[in-house]
Amino acid sequence: MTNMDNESSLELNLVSDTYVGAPGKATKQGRGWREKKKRRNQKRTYTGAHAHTSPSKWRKVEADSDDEAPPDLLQSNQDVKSSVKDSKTVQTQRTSLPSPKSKKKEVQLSPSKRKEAKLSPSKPDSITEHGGKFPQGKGVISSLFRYNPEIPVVAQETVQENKEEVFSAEKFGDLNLHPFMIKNLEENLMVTKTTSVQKEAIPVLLQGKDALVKSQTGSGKTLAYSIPVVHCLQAKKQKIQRSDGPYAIVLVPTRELAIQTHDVIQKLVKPFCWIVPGCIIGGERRKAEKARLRKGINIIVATPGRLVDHTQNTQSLQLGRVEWLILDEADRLLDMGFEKDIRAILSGLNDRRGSTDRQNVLLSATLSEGVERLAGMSLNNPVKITVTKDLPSEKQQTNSEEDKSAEERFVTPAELKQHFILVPSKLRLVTLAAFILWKCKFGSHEKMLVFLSTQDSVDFHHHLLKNVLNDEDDEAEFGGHDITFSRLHGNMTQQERTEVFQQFREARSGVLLCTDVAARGLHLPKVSWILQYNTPGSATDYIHRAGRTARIGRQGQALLFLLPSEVEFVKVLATNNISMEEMAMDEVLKTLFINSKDSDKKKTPR
Ligand SMILES: Nc1ncnc2c1ncn2[C@@H]1O[C@H](COP(=O)(O)OP(=O)(O)OP(=O)(O)O)[C@@H](O)[C@H]1O
Repeated sequence: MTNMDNESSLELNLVSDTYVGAPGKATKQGRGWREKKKRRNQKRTYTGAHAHTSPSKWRKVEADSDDEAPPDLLQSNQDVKSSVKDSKTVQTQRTSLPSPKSKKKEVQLSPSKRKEAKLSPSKPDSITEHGGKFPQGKGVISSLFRYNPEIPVVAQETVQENKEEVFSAEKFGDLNLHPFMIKNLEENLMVTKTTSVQKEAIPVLLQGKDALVKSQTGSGKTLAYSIPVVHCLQAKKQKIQRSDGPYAIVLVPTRELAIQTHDVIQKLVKPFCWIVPGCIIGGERRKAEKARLRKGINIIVATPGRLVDHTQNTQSLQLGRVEWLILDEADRLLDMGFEKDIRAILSGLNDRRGSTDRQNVLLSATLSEGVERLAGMSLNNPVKITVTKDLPSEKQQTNSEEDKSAEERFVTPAELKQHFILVPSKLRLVTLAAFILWKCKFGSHEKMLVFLSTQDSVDFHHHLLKNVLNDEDDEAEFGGHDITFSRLHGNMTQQERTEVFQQFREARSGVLLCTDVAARGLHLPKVSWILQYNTPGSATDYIHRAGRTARIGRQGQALLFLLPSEVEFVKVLATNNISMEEMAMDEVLKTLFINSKDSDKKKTPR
């Protein structure tokens, strides 16, 4: 199911990814459907719509699909393409009437058929609003727009949101750090003012205490622990040697986060070039990692599984000097089943040095029950650090039970605008396509992350959207520019993953389709939209996904796709203090009726 190299596999993926339950239905309906489809294709040929715009590759998909896929699926696949095209055709009518050629297209959407389409039960004329005149006549309406379930009206509740101030008034210069550290922060990392969590955490860690740190996504937690680590290591009376091996271990749940964290630490040690950081992650060649460990790494940034592997099989890795253990994205480390590996690392460290002779830090934007357990296992009398706005400051560093509620609160960045959209399953794909066209092709060229539930789904949507939305013929006719689509999931080679991650990090625009492998910790600058095409498993997952935008005080927006049957999830989020506005599906679909060459942006919903 992961092989997406040819078009027939595209069909195959459609079958299993989109409508898992369909095959049975297909067998029953099989022949009747083929007949119907034949008639439908004939109709389309008469209208001339596809003859005008369908590229040959799409026709091939249609042809393949006749033999392979169940009816609903084929229709869905075909309809995405045809609805995008039909809608563009509508635009052509507006701009080129009354040429004979366009007259042929005019029969695409007759008013009577449009009524049937029920694109919006409340606004039956919404197509006309954007499509211009539609002369009377025969027409074919994509069945996508017919017989969809009513979209429930969602009563908007008032939600008491928790907010954290991102920045504090304090500067790094006020924190008693080495002058070279401050200069480096200002000149190379371009940071002067501390964030609230940095202001709280850095002094605590410089005092040698353990800490449990919770603060919102994109609030600078990486520097909050890595500055004290580097500061303490550079301050050692006896200058540390590379050959000493690790003094600090940072454990993170994903390889991309390890690479990103390693990059930050590498910048931090620039003035202290005798301190050597290194990245140990799965997917890299073990031999090369062994060689680097043999040479010596003072700050190891690692994923737990691979580090355990080296502790057992790489003799040169000695843990006797480890003074720091950092568990970043602690709850995710547990979710991903790393508890056993973390226990193994902890017991390895305790055997060599005892548990009190080491500073331990646990960090996350959300803390779960499991994290409490992990904290009990790894932290000694920790200071709990939260920076939620409405807490009195004296309560922000405490070990008391009262503070528990503060730790458990969900906080989203103040600059994050959150939306949900209710879309029936038949219209999900076309709505996604319309949204991407709107934001990335015809509107401003935004940078967007789309979260999907499985690796196969990422592959499928990547293949489909890349081909359908970047059609050269369409671009010549309707304008717009190529959208760069990339994909990221755990079943890609490490080399591919790293390349995609680095490229997307640098990119100014584009769409990254990904699984939750990109949900935690990653800082991808300039991302302005986060789409969640499938409901996240929990409010926690929602927060981390949405937190890939609106970072460090910047603006960002998140959109959650929900089926009408999933509308209760809005309430679940509301009970977790997450407030969202509804975005109307019609508003997104209208994008398909706007021709970029008109640059009629006023009509594009904002
Ligand atoms: N004091 C600061 N001033 C300006 N930018 C900062 C500051 N501290 C960190 N940053 C930048 O903010 C971005 C986000 O930081 P970071 O990735 O550490 O956030 P985080 O809190 O770990 O987020 P998440 O919970 O999603 O992992 C980084 O690009 C970092 O360089």
